[in-house]
Amino acid sequence: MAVVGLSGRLARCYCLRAVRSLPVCSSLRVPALQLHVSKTAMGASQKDFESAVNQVKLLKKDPGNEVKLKLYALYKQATEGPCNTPKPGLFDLINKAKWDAWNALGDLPKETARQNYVDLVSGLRSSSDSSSQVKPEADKKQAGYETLVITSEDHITKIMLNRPAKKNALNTQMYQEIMLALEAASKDDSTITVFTGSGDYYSSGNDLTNFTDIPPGGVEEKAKNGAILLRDFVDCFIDFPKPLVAVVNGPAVGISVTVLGLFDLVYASDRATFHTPFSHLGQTPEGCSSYTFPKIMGLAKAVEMLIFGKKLTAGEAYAQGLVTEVFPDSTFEKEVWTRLKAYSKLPRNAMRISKQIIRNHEKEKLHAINAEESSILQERWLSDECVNAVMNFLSQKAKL
Ligand SMILES: CCCCCCCCCC/C=C/CC(=O)SCCNC(=O)CCNC(=O)[C@H](O)C(C)(C)COP(=O)(O)OP(=O)(O)OC[C@H]1O[C@@H](n2cnc3c(N)ncnc32)[C@H](O)[C@@H]1OP(=O)(O)O
Repeated sequence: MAVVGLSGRLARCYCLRAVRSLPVCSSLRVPALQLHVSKTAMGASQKDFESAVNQVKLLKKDPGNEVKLKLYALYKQATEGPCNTPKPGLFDLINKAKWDAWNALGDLPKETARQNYVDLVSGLRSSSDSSSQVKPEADKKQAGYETLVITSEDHITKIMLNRPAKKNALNTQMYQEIMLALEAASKDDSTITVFTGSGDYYSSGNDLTNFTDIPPGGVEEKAKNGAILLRDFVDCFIDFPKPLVAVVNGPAVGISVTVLGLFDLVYASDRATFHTPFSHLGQTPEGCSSYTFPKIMGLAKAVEMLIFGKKLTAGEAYAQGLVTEVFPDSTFEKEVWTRLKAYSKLPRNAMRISKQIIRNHEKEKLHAINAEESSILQERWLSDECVNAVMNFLSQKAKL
């Protein structure tokens, strides 16, 4: 690969467009955990649990004795298992209340107790945060994001890509914000998480101006950082613990299509299209699509999309298993949200654990595939083929 000879031209191309304690009453205080066990297949990890134990100490509002007893009981069950101490005497009121609460959990498995503890703390945190912020009830939009609009309602966290004037192309800020949003959604009290786009597009994929703005380390450093960003971004989808839904409101291109293979439901308007023009751009598949697409639609159809860049209609994507269901555009939003609101009322833990059972077998493999795809792209981005394609788009000579 003629990296050295290319550098000057790459730099020119890439610069074509400048971018841009529980105040728990002491008798109920929960001791700090010393254990360090790795993530289990079921429910919250030990790390999530330890973090929840710490968060309890930081609650701004006293949650009341009933909740404190629940926390105590779940903590004991999660760390020691079923109640194993003699029942305190009748007049030892506090210790008897604690014992009763623990004993009432019976044979509840440790993992479930740990998960319930984490969920309870997460609920306490959000209600304590929202009451201390005194936000108007109608204002459900989360602050702090510039490229996304995030709302939480009806146990659904909705992440809306919000650069409609750029067809929701993913610039580096949007990649970063999506990672933060997924991290937050994985811990909030929603049952499902939904992605959608604002305006007429779902997303036009990677923002090609990401190829501009070369750092002092040159294009090689740019490509290296791009590969790290891509790998981290896709890893967040591989690891996302709750049901993840795509509401594909319009055309989808590139990486916004490939990661759909990592979603649990894909609902599409009949106006949506699915396009992965990697060869046209001198690039190669990402988002684990080199593995998920052949698995979902069979090798022949995956090759048509990923190598030859065949654009699928929503109906074709449905026939090939990439899309769960297609809705007429005129009733799309209404039908989809009615469906999702009903799903969001299903028990949170059951859905989360089912997802883990379904997806866990492949996680390690997907991480390895993601790493490989990202490292191949790191080289591709320095190739003549890719540079010319990006240059053509940026100089407005070519569109898809
Ligand atoms: C060294 C590299 C480091 C990079 C780090 C990246 C890390 C992750 C990379 C992951 C890789 C992913 C691969 C992909 O996603 S491949 C797909 C890339 N997408 C495209 O090629 C789409 C390009 N866009 C188009 O062809 C057309 O815009 C369109 C989507 C067909 C729509 O055409 P239409 O005529 O309807 O609309 P406009 O072209 O007028 O668009 C309106 C404005 O939006 C801007 N736009 C649209 N899409 C993109 C895009 N992907 N990147 C940048 N800008 C985009 C378009 O330029 C218009 O802007 P303007 O109004 O200012 O002119």
